[in-house]
Amino acid sequence: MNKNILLIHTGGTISMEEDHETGEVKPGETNPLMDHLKELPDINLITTELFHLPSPHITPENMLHLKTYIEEESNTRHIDGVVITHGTDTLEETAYFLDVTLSLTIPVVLTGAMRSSNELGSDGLYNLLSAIKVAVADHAKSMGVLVVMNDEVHTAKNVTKTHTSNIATFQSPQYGPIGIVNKAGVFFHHKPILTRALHVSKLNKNVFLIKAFAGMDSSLLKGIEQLNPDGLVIEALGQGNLPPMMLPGLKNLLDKNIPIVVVSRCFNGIAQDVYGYEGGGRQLKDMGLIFSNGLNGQKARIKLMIALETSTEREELEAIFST
Ligand SMILES: NC(=O)C[C@H](N)C(=O)O
Repeated sequence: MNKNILLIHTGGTISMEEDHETGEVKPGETNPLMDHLKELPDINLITTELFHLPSPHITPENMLHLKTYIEEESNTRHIDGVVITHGTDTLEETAYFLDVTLSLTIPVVLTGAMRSSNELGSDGLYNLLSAIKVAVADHAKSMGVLVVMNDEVHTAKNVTKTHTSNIATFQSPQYGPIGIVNKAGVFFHHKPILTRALHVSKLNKNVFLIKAFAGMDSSLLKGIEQLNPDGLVIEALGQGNLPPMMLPGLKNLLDKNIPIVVVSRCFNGIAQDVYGYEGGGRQLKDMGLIFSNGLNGQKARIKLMIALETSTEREELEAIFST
């Protein structure tokens, strides 16, 4: 029996064209991907263009709309897998949002391209075909949301964009890809640890993300306090430490019950409360900052936005960030 694959285009370079005279790459009136892949053996593609946006234009509202659309479609007809094309700049945020909020067992796969559709060596159509191969694979079920690019399969939780232009840009710093796609098929070499989906029906919380630097003081924190934040994520130094001059600003935010999540600005590893000096992770944890389990800043921000729709209690937020 043919497999039904829901193919959702949202935009990105994979849907753009290069102007060969000016070198500019941008979305055109129509999406060139809509003309491709009209027929594939043994597959019914149910294609829709939900957005036609460069991914820096994608908002949390767009992510929520995409999630709702996938749920509605999979509730009203038989779908064997979902493929989403997306710009690469914020692809990991949308992928992670879906991973945290969807509770589907069918494969949900995001892909994109680093070279637009009419460029020499364009990787879009190839990545799209690889993503469809994963979406139809029975053994890709119950793997959480996946990202397929450049012959590799990554988990939404670990994958991140690491290079501005290279087609091998998507990497999973913590554990590497979980599988590969090649001419012979789709092969997994480890299984992700899945967590229960978090419920979300709106996404309105005002959550900021800042990066720590040597000599940082409380001035940015004071500025954030003026903006009525619901939460803050800080990409801290090393294992999760901050310059001591930030402590008064952190205390003010905590006194106002603004949750603060600590991740590391390091590319790899987990933030933890190891250091006992002033501004060290141990002191930050004792003050009430929440340590996240290996997420990067942009994903921790998405998770905090989702979590805050359910609870503002520190213990509950801590439990959510420990998984
Ligand atoms: N390669 C890409 O898709 C990058 C593009 N700026 C986007 O995210 O829409």
